[in-house]
Amino acid sequence: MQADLLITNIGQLLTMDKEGPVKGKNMNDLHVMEDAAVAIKDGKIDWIGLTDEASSIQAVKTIDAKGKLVTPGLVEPHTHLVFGGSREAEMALKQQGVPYLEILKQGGGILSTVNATKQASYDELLQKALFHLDRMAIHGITTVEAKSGYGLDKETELKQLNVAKEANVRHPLDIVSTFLGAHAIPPQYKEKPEAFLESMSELFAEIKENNLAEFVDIFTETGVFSVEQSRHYLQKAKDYGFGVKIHADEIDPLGGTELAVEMGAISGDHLAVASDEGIKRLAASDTIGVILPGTSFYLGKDTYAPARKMIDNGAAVAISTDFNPGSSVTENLQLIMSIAALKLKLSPAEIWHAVTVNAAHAIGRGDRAGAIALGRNADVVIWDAPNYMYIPYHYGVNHVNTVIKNGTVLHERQEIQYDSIASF
Ligand SMILES: N=CN[C@@H](CCC(=O)O)C(=O)O
Ligand SMILES: [Zn+2]
Repeated sequence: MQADLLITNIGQLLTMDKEGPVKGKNMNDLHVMEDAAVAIKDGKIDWIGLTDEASSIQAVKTIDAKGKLVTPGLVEPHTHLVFGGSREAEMALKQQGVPYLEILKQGGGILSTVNATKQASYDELLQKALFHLDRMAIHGITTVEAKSGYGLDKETELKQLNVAKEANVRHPLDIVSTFLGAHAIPPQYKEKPEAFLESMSELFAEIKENNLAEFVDIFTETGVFSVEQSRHYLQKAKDYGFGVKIHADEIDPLGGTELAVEMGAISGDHLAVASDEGIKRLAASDTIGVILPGTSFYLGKDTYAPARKMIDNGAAVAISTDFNPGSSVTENLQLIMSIAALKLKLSPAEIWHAVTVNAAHAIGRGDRAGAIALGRNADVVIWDAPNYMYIPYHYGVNHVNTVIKNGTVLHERQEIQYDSIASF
């Protein structure tokens, strides 16, 4: 048998090759292969077996994993990838206790990034997005969802979506695009949120025709859009053939979780203050709860999403960085895996489901990403870790040894050059 790339001596291999989304207690049921090997040909997974069985495989390149952990590339199901500027000055306001929604009300927060994004050229936005994608890649992410939402006018929203489309062509990572024109109410529409939603919905036809987004999202929150406004807007999006997502129940419990289920949303995101009724409905539905614990951490909150309760009730849960310039400024999904362990009380097995198979299903990529399976794109990460429990345990650093995207080595950890015997 011939292969382009053969990985041998894998200490633990997580294939995550399950019919997804994986719900409830099945999220804690992890299949771990030991002493495994994986062969890749033409960018696809061609063979999975034991290292002892791999000796007959002729490979162009062989990587000896030396007992390390190997998993599918991480799937990042919720980012605000394309934006101008940064908001470090807001950190002092947050330290003084000014609430996130108050900063927004005063024209800061999302609205300050809107101004910076309007001012940025297409090329500046593209370069910045590619930079953040590089960072995600070196942290083991191989598929990323990217939202617009820092334009809030037709021209700038389209600029963001076009940047995401070009970034998908230029960058090795796969990008799944979401239109979040309904992210905040711009000042000129302050008293007319419905008219603003109407103007954003006028973009649906063009976005569809030019394949600029697969999903439409809305921020359902106090001072932003109500449940009723969100229902109406998302129904229109569905009529145009978009899948829908909701930033739901992040700060105030408005019933956004229930709305996500009612609308048949592919995901309800945040859900930090989801009600018990919302959790029950989520568990009984096909909607995936995309939990963003980095946001609670970064906004200095004591409340974290009831992800434990969601899984105990039978829901499918994914986790994400929510990478954005205001409420969660990190591209490091491994850090979020640690926060999920410490604050959401998820087990390592649940966390791995949440960043692979379930995250892929939350962005409509359950058939392509988030698993190491025969015939699939070979998106694989070799970790400087002896087992799958190690990544959430050793927090705040990058454990990636090697990232393979579509069968090609995209990134390898660089060793510092000195007279070294360092080894994991
Ligand atoms: N909550 C709404 N939107 C983003 C934050 C965006 C920002 O603060 O720039 C979120 O998911 O947290
Ligand atoms: Zn978000």
